[in-house]
Amino acid sequence: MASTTLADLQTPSHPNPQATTTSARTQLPPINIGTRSSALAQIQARAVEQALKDAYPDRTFNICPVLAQGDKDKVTPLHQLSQGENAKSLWTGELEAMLEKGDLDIIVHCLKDMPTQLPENLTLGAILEREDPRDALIISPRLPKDTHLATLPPNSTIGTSSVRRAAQLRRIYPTLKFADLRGNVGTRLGKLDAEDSPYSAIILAAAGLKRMGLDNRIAQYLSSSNGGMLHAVGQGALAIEIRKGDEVAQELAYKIQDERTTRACSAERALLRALEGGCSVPIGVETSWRGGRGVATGFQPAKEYSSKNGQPLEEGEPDINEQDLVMEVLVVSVDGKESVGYNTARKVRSTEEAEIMGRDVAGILIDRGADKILEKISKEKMWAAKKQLEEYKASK
Ligand SMILES: NCc1[nH]cc(CCC(=O)O)c1CC(=O)O
Repeated sequence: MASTTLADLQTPSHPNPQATTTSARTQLPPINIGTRSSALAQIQARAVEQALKDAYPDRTFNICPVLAQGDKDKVTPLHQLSQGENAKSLWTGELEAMLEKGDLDIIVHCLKDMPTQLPENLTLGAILEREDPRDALIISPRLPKDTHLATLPPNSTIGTSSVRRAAQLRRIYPTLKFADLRGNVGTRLGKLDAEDSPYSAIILAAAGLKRMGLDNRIAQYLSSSNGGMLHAVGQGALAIEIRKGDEVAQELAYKIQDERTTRACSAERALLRALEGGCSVPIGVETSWRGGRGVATGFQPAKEYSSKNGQPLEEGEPDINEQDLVMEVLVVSVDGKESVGYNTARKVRSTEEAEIMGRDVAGILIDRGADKILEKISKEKMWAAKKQLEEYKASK
């Protein structure tokens, strides 16, 4: 981790004319990179720092890990932590306050964890090349290594706190049971592996496991064609949040953004924004790029579809503007019994066109009855929240 101390900054530039790069470096103030403090978050922040260093060798960077409210308090019901007048997001609130004050210059987030509406004076500076966006099944060490969803013993308990993951799995594997599982990646794996663990398996994002070098634990990659599981909006992509109007930070961020991921995730987020009305929605998506000089469909390992700003296309790489953005969406009721899905593809020649595509898809899903599923879920959520709140008050 690189850090610039005050002493470095105060060192007078070297009289030796050959030391110009050093003196240029010390004259630019360091860029403070905010991140949550979990192991995964810090790995992600270091990857972004490295990309920025490669793009701007004359700049220095500081990584500033910050403990988020959601990381501190693991007891209070989640919905209650985010309650209140100016409810700041559980995972991003502290970091955003520091960014607004100027204590940070950029924040590295998992795009998946970012609300679709950001604070007024902050903005998404860039979305970076997507890692594998799929969910992954991790099996208990007590079960045979080749166990997958279809061969789990009936009535097995899956650890996940995600309504999206549970609802989609109930739809196809109605005998599975689900139990809450919170904590960062290491904690969740620890709870699965514990001697007295209630879980037969858990679901985690493949991206996080891959970044931590834990993908050897993955028993099955889940997708629409494998287990009928579509991932969360923005899953697998990192994002950089900056202050609106901060031209230095915007330039830094733009330099490392990935255009395909940006357009695909912008479509996904516009879809979610149009459907959510303030509460989280159990919606699964899959997006990919198709056509334009014969590129495969489906998830493409990042290298095969990378195209960074300002860099020429690699040989054989299709022009993004000649490709179709393919989008598959599924909204499922909590019990898995009702669902509305839609698949489509179109050319999107800008982020704005991608957002229009996302909103159009939301409209079609609503026409097909997704609104009824979502209304029911938001009612059930309110009842559950009320019940939890009463229990919480009674326990005090
Ligand atoms: N909800 C927490 C979270 N936010 C992002 C990731 C994974 C990494 C990513 O999607 O980029 C995870 C862990 C998980 O869902 O397993």
